[in-house]
Amino acid sequence: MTTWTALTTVSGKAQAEALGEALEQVVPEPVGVGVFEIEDGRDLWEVGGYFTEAPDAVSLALLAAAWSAGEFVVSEVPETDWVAHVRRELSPVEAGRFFVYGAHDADKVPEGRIALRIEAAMAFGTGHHGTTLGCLRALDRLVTEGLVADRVADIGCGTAVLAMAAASVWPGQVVASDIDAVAVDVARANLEANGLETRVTCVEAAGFGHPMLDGEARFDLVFANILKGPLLMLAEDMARAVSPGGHAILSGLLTDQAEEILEHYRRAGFNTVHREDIVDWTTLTLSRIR
Ligand SMILES: C[S@@+](CC[C@H](N)C(=O)[O-])C[C@H]1O[C@@H](n2cnc3c(N)ncnc32)[C@H](O)[C@@H]1O
Repeated sequence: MTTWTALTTVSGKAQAEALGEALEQVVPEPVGVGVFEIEDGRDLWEVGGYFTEAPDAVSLALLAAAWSAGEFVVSEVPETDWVAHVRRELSPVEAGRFFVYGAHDADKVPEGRIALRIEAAMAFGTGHHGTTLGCLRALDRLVTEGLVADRVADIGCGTAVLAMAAASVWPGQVVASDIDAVAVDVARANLEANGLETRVTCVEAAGFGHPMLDGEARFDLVFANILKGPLLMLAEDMARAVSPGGHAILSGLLTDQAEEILEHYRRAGFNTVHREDIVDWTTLTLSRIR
Protein backbone atom coordinates (compact mmCIF):
# COMPACT_ATOMS: atom_id res chain seq x y z
CA MET A 1 0.00 0.00 0.00
CA THR A 2 1.26 3.52 -0.78
CA THR A 3 1.96 5.56 2.33
CA TRP A 4 2.22 9.27 3.01
CA THR A 5 4.29 11.02 5.61
CA ALA A 6 2.33 13.04 8.16
CA LEU A 7 4.13 15.90 9.93
CA THR A 8 2.74 17.87 12.85
CA THR A 9 4.06 20.42 15.27
CA VAL A 10 2.70 23.05 17.61
CA SER A 11 3.43 26.77 17.48
CA GLY A 12 2.11 30.12 18.65
CA LYS A 13 -0.54 31.87 16.62
CA ALA A 14 1.87 34.54 15.36
CA GLN A 15 4.05 31.93 13.62
CA ALA A 16 1.49 29.31 12.58
CA GLU A 17 0.41 30.64 9.14
CA ALA A 18 3.99 31.46 8.08
CA LEU A 19 5.26 28.10 9.29
CA GLY A 20 2.54 26.34 7.28
CA GLU A 21 3.61 28.22 4.16
CA ALA A 22 7.30 27.49 4.82
CA LEU A 23 6.50 23.81 5.30
CA GLU A 24 4.97 23.68 1.83
CA GLN A 25 8.15 25.17 0.39
CA VAL A 26 10.69 23.04 2.28
CA VAL A 27 9.14 19.58 2.11
CA PRO A 28 8.75 18.17 -1.41
CA GLU A 29 5.37 17.10 -2.79
CA PRO A 30 2.92 18.38 -0.18
CA VAL A 31 -0.50 16.74 -0.49
CA GLY A 32 -2.02 19.26 1.87
CA VAL A 33 -0.95 21.54 4.72
CA GLY A 34 -3.27 22.82 7.43
CA VAL A 35 -3.18 25.17 10.43
CA PHE A 36 -5.69 24.57 13.24
CA GLU A 37 -6.25 26.28 16.57
CA ILE A 38 -6.01 23.93 19.53
CA GLU A 39 -9.06 25.01 21.49
CA ASP A 40 -7.81 24.64 25.03
CA GLY A 41 -7.36 28.31 25.87
CA ARG A 42 -3.56 28.26 25.58
CA ASP A 43 -3.27 30.07 22.21
CA LEU A 44 -1.52 27.10 20.62
CA TRP A 45 -1.87 26.16 16.97
CA GLU A 46 -1.23 22.85 15.29
CA VAL A 47 0.61 23.06 11.99
CA GLY A 48 0.74 19.89 9.93
CA GLY A 49 0.43 18.25 6.59
CA TYR A 50 0.63 15.13 4.48
CA PHE A 51 3.48 14.56 2.01
CA THR A 52 4.26 11.94 -0.60
CA GLU A 53 8.00 11.93 0.22
CA ALA A 54 9.70 11.51 3.58
CA PRO A 55 11.33 14.82 4.59
CA ASP A 56 14.95 15.36 5.46
CA ALA A 57 15.23 15.48 9.29
CA VAL A 58 17.79 18.30 9.36
CA SER A 59 15.60 20.63 7.26
CA LEU A 60 12.65 19.91 9.51
CA ALA A 61 14.65 20.63 12.67
CA LEU A 62 15.90 23.92 11.17
CA LEU A 63 12.39 24.88 10.15
CA ALA A 64 10.97 24.24 13.64
CA ALA A 65 13.81 26.22 15.20
CA ALA A 66 13.41 29.14 12.78
CA TRP A 67 9.70 29.51 13.67
CA SER A 68 10.09 28.77 17.42
CA ALA A 69 7.87 25.72 16.99
CA GLY A 70 8.00 22.36 18.75
CA GLU A 71 9.84 19.39 17.27
CA PHE A 72 7.98 17.87 14.31
CA VAL A 73 6.25 14.54 14.94
CA VAL A 74 6.73 12.37 11.84
CA SER A 75 4.52 9.37 11.09
CA GLU A 76 3.57 7.19 8.14
CA VAL A 77 -0.11 7.05 7.19
CA PRO A 78 -1.85 5.06 4.46
CA GLU A 79 -2.60 7.16 1.39
CA THR A 80 -6.07 8.56 1.86
CA ASP A 81 -8.60 10.99 0.47
CA TRP A 82 -7.22 14.05 2.26
CA VAL A 83 -10.22 16.27 1.61
CA ALA A 84 -12.58 13.58 2.91
CA HIS A 85 -10.30 13.11 5.92
CA VAL A 86 -10.37 16.80 6.81
CA ARG A 87 -14.13 16.87 6.28
CA ARG A 88 -14.62 13.97 8.68
CA GLU A 89 -12.62 15.77 11.34
CA LEU A 90 -14.75 18.92 11.17
CA SER A 91 -17.12 19.08 14.09
CA PRO A 92 -20.59 20.64 13.79
CA VAL A 93 -20.94 24.38 14.40
CA GLU A 94 -23.70 25.99 16.46
CA ALA A 95 -24.52 29.62 15.66
CA GLY A 96 -27.68 30.87 17.34
CA ARG A 97 -30.58 28.85 15.93
CA PHE A 98 -28.37 27.31 13.21
CA PHE A 99 -26.58 23.96 13.38
CA VAL A 100 -24.08 23.44 10.56
CA TYR A 101 -22.90 19.87 10.11
CA GLY A 102 -21.29 17.42 7.67
CA ALA A 103 -23.01 14.23 6.45
CA HIS A 104 -20.99 12.16 8.96
CA ASP A 105 -22.70 14.02 11.84
CA ALA A 106 -26.31 13.67 10.62
CA ASP A 107 -27.22 11.80 13.82
CA LYS A 108 -26.05 14.68 16.02
CA VAL A 109 -28.56 17.35 14.90
CA PRO A 110 -30.30 18.61 18.06
CA GLU A 111 -34.09 18.98 18.24
CA GLY A 112 -35.45 22.39 17.41
CA ARG A 113 -32.40 23.73 15.54
CA ILE A 114 -32.25 24.79 11.92
CA ALA A 115 -29.90 22.20 10.42
CA LEU A 116 -27.71 23.05 7.43
CA ARG A 117 -25.81 20.17 5.91
CA ILE A 118 -22.58 21.30 4.30
CA GLU A 119 -20.03 19.46 2.20
CA ALA A 120 -17.25 22.02 1.95
CA ALA A 121 -15.18 20.11 -0.67
CA MET A 122 -13.14 22.86 -2.35
CA ALA A 123 -15.26 25.84 -1.21
CA PHE A 124 -15.14 28.06 1.88
CA GLY A 125 -17.95 28.06 4.41
CA THR A 126 -18.30 25.30 7.02
CA GLY A 127 -19.21 27.75 9.79
CA HIS A 128 -15.92 27.22 11.65
CA HIS A 129 -14.27 30.42 10.48
CA GLY A 130 -14.96 33.57 12.50
CA THR A 131 -16.34 35.34 9.42
CA THR A 132 -18.98 32.71 8.58
CA LEU A 133 -19.84 32.30 12.25
CA GLY A 134 -20.18 36.09 12.57
CA CYS A 135 -22.57 36.25 9.58
CA LEU A 136 -24.71 33.39 10.89
CA ARG A 137 -24.93 35.06 14.30
CA ALA A 138 -25.79 38.41 12.70
CA LEU A 139 -28.60 36.74 10.74
CA ASP A 140 -29.80 34.99 13.88
CA ARG A 141 -29.94 38.35 15.70
CA LEU A 142 -31.96 40.01 12.91
CA VAL A 143 -34.45 37.12 12.91
CA THR A 144 -34.81 37.35 16.71
CA GLU A 145 -35.50 41.07 16.33
CA GLY A 146 -38.38 40.21 14.01
CA LEU A 147 -36.88 41.10 10.63
CA VAL A 148 -38.37 39.37 7.60
CA ALA A 149 -36.34 39.77 4.40
CA ASP A 150 -38.16 38.52 1.30
CA ARG A 151 -35.36 39.19 -1.16
CA VAL A 152 -31.86 38.13 -0.13
CA ALA A 153 -28.51 38.00 -1.94
CA ASP A 154 -25.33 36.22 -0.83
CA ILE A 155 -22.34 37.67 -2.69
CA GLY A 156 -19.32 35.33 -2.46
CA CYS A 157 -21.43 32.40 -1.32
CA GLY A 158 -18.73 29.70 -1.10
CA THR A 159 -20.63 26.60 0.09
CA ALA A 160 -23.88 28.69 0.13
CA VAL A 161 -24.13 28.28 3.91
CA LEU A 162 -25.43 31.85 4.42
CA ALA A 163 -27.87 31.69 1.50
CA MET A 164 -29.27 28.42 2.86
CA ALA A 165 -29.56 29.85 6.37
CA ALA A 166 -31.59 32.80 5.03
CA ALA A 167 -33.79 30.49 2.92
CA SER A 168 -34.43 28.38 6.02
CA VAL A 169 -35.78 31.24 8.14
CA TRP A 170 -37.70 33.27 5.55
CA PRO A 171 -40.06 32.24 2.73
CA GLY A 172 -38.69 34.46 -0.06
CA GLN A 173 -36.15 33.88 -2.82
CA VAL A 174 -32.37 34.03 -2.39
CA VAL A 175 -29.74 34.67 -5.07
CA ALA A 176 -26.27 33.31 -4.25
CA SER A 177 -23.20 34.12 -6.33
CA ASP A 178 -19.51 33.38 -6.42
CA ILE A 179 -16.69 34.45 -8.68
CA ASP A 180 -15.26 30.92 -8.48
CA ALA A 181 -16.89 28.28 -10.72
CA VAL A 182 -15.83 25.47 -8.36
CA ALA A 183 -17.57 27.17 -5.44
CA VAL A 184 -20.73 27.54 -7.55
CA ASP A 185 -20.72 23.76 -8.20
CA VAL A 186 -20.20 23.03 -4.50
CA ALA A 187 -22.96 25.50 -3.57
CA ARG A 188 -25.42 23.89 -5.99
CA ALA A 189 -24.65 20.42 -4.61
CA ASN A 190 -25.30 21.71 -1.07
CA LEU A 191 -28.57 23.33 -2.13
CA GLU A 192 -29.77 19.99 -3.49
CA ALA A 193 -28.59 18.07 -0.42
CA ASN A 194 -30.67 20.46 1.72
CA GLY A 195 -33.71 20.49 -0.60
CA LEU A 196 -33.27 24.23 -1.18
CA GLU A 197 -32.50 24.24 -4.92
CA THR A 198 -35.86 25.83 -5.79
CA ARG A 199 -35.46 28.55 -3.13
CA VAL A 200 -31.88 29.60 -3.83
CA THR A 201 -30.52 30.34 -7.30
CA CYS A 202 -26.75 30.16 -7.53
CA VAL A 203 -24.90 32.03 -10.30
CA GLU A 204 -21.27 32.60 -11.23
CA ALA A 205 -20.59 36.35 -11.03
CA ALA A 206 -18.19 38.99 -9.72
CA GLY A 207 -19.88 41.31 -7.25
CA PHE A 208 -23.34 42.33 -8.50
CA GLY A 209 -22.35 41.65 -12.13
CA HIS A 210 -25.26 39.40 -13.10
CA PRO A 211 -28.80 40.23 -14.32
CA MET A 212 -30.25 38.46 -11.24
CA LEU A 213 -28.26 40.75 -8.93
CA ASP A 214 -28.02 44.04 -10.74
CA GLY A 215 -30.76 46.60 -10.08
CA GLU A 216 -31.91 49.33 -7.75
CA ALA A 217 -33.35 48.46 -4.30
CA ARG A 218 -33.47 44.85 -5.35
CA PHE A 219 -32.74 43.19 -1.99
CA ASP A 220 -33.88 43.48 1.64
CA LEU A 221 -30.67 41.85 2.86
CA VAL A 222 -27.30 41.27 1.22
CA PHE A 223 -24.50 39.15 2.71
CA ALA A 224 -20.96 39.78 1.54
CA ASN A 225 -18.32 37.75 3.35
CA ILE A 226 -15.40 38.65 1.09
CA LEU A 227 -12.17 40.47 1.78
CA LYS A 228 -11.60 44.16 2.52
CA GLY A 229 -10.60 45.06 -1.08
CA PRO A 230 -13.77 43.71 -2.76
CA LEU A 231 -15.90 45.12 0.08
CA LEU A 232 -14.51 48.61 -0.53
CA MET A 233 -15.06 48.26 -4.27
CA LEU A 234 -18.64 47.02 -3.81
CA ALA A 235 -19.86 49.82 -1.49
CA GLU A 236 -21.63 51.88 -4.19
CA ASP A 237 -23.19 48.80 -5.83
CA MET A 238 -24.28 47.60 -2.39
CA ALA A 239 -25.96 50.94 -1.65
CA ARG A 240 -27.83 50.68 -4.96
CA ALA A 241 -28.84 47.05 -4.47
CA VAL A 242 -30.13 47.26 -0.87
CA SER A 243 -33.59 48.79 -0.48
CA PRO A 244 -33.96 51.79 1.89
CA GLY A 245 -34.25 50.39 5.43
CA GLY A 246 -32.76 47.08 4.21
CA HIS A 247 -29.63 45.46 5.63
CA ALA A 248 -26.13 44.40 4.63
CA ILE A 249 -24.11 41.86 6.62
CA LEU A 250 -20.43 42.32 5.79
CA SER A 251 -17.51 40.15 6.87
CA GLY A 252 -14.13 38.94 5.69
CA LEU A 253 -12.41 41.96 7.20
CA LEU A 254 -9.78 41.92 9.90
CA THR A 255 -10.75 43.76 13.07
CA ASP A 256 -8.24 46.53 12.44
CA GLN A 257 -9.85 47.12 9.00
CA ALA A 258 -13.37 47.56 10.39
CA GLU A 259 -13.24 51.34 10.93
CA GLU A 260 -12.14 51.98 7.33
CA ILE A 261 -14.97 49.80 5.99
CA LEU A 262 -17.50 51.43 8.31
CA GLU A 263 -16.47 54.92 7.20
CA HIS A 264 -16.62 53.92 3.54
CA TYR A 265 -20.09 52.38 3.89
CA ARG A 266 -21.29 55.34 6.00
CA ARG A 267 -20.40 57.62 3.09
CA ALA A 268 -22.21 55.24 0.71
CA GLY A 269 -25.43 55.52 2.78
CA PHE A 270 -25.37 52.92 5.55
CA ASN A 271 -25.73 53.13 9.35
CA THR A 272 -24.14 50.65 11.74
CA VAL A 273 -26.61 48.35 13.47
CA HIS A 274 -24.24 45.88 15.09
CA ARG A 275 -20.63 44.78 15.11
CA GLU A 276 -19.11 41.51 16.35
CA ASP A 277 -15.42 40.60 16.58
CA ILE A 278 -14.55 36.89 16.55
CA VAL A 279 -10.86 36.05 16.97
CA ASP A 280 -9.26 38.53 14.49
CA TRP A 281 -12.31 38.93 12.24
CA THR A 282 -15.14 41.45 12.35
CA THR A 283 -18.70 41.12 11.07
CA LEU A 284 -20.76 44.27 10.51
CA THR A 285 -24.54 44.54 10.30
CA LEU A 286 -25.50 47.76 8.49
CA SER A 287 -28.81 49.31 7.51
CA ARG A 288 -29.44 51.38 4.38
CA ILE A 289 -30.53 54.91 5.22
CA ARG A 290 -34.17 55.43 4.21
C1 LIG B 1 -14.64 34.01 2.76
S1 LIG B 1 -15.47 33.11 1.51
C2 LIG B 1 -17.15 33.21 2.14
C3 LIG B 1 -17.95 31.99 1.85
C4 LIG B 1 -19.30 31.95 2.55
N1 LIG B 1 -20.16 33.04 2.10
C5 LIG B 1 -19.14 32.04 4.06
O1 LIG B 1 -19.60 33.02 4.65
O2 LIG B 1 -18.53 31.12 4.65
C6 LIG B 1 -15.44 34.31 0.19
C7 LIG B 1 -16.01 33.80 -1.13
O3 LIG B 1 -16.17 34.95 -1.96
C8 LIG B 1 -15.77 34.65 -3.28
N2 LIG B 1 -15.41 35.95 -3.89
C9 LIG B 1 -14.30 36.70 -3.70
N3 LIG B 1 -14.38 37.86 -4.36
C10 LIG B 1 -15.60 37.87 -4.97
C11 LIG B 1 -16.29 38.81 -5.81
N4 LIG B 1 -15.75 39.99 -6.15
N5 LIG B 1 -17.53 38.49 -6.24
C12 LIG B 1 -18.10 37.31 -5.91
N6 LIG B 1 -17.48 36.38 -5.14
C13 LIG B 1 -16.26 36.66 -4.67
C14 LIG B 1 -14.66 33.63 -3.11
O4 LIG B 1 -14.52 32.84 -4.27
C15 LIG B 1 -15.13 32.85 -1.89
O5 LIG B 1 -15.88 31.71 -2.26
